Amino acid sequence: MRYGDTTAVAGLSLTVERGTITAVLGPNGAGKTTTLETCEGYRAPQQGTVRVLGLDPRRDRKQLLPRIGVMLQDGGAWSGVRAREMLDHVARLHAHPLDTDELAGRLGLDECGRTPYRRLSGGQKQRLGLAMALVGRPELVFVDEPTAGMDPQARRTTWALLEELRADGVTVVLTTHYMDEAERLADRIHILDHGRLIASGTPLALTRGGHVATIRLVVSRPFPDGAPGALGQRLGPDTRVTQLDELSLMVVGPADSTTLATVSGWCAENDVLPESLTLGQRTLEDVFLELTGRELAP
Ligand SMILES: Nc1ncnc2c1ncn2[C@@H]1O[C@H](COP(=O)(O)OP(=O)(O)OP(=O)(O)O)[C@@H](O)[C@H]1O
Repeated sequence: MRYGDTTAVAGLSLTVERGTITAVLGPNGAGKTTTLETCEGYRAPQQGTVRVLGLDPRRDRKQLLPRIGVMLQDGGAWSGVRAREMLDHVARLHAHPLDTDELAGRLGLDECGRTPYRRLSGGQKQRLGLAMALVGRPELVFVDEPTAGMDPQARRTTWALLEELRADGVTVVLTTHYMDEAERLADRIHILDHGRLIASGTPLALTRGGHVATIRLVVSRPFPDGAPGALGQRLGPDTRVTQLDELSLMVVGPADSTTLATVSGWCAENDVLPESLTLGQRTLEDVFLELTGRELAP
């Protein structure tokens, strides 16, 4: 997918299994929204093929639309409409809608049912957008950054709702740049960066990485020059050392006591005073850092 000279998504190949939650994870501008909008039929790819529920999202739009739910990043409601009016309007467009009283209550929309769309808070707009996506009992829902701008309580409600949908056999595809959201919800995660797929897998497979562990070393005064390189040489070729800032570095390597002992021995020999030395499983953040050399968090 290109916008003029900008290539937003290139060479992306992924399949989503029915009845699962799939997260498309990536930093701002990675191409997540473009990917979703292409699957929803709002954008035509210059190259490649997209099939959703076996249909072509553009050519077969009429058949596809009643079967999918779409939660857009910018809401998709007009500014003067009241929240409940909008939800009831969308419900009437479907053959077998959910009970809107129940859905609005579940998503905490009762308190703002009479509020015009433009006056809703960011979190309320998100919740209304989600309700609009779900009201038609879709087989597949696309949700773009579902919990952006929500408070912790609303986030948990949204997660529970998405998990219930999966339990009912609905397929959920969501974009997010929150790693905890992807890790908590998704059966499968696809990590995008600069429009390319850089990793795919279950949360466990992505973070476990075989017998690989992460050691984080935080020190109380800046490392000596060339410290990461010297430590990397001591640890050998199976281990990668990345300096995170002047007071911390990350070692990714075999999850054994030798690696930990080598790091602490190297500190003693080089007069480096550890403030903390922790061994842990990799997080998705670590995975992204290893793959790109950058932090995922915006
Ligand atoms: N309509 C457009 N015209 C031109 N460039 C665009 C357009 N929409 C997106 N882009 C560019 O395409 C790239 C991918 O954007 P996209 O919105 O798909 O990313 P994203 O991962 O969803 O980002 P975010 O998390 O910020 O929503 C970016 O470089 C963006 O600037």
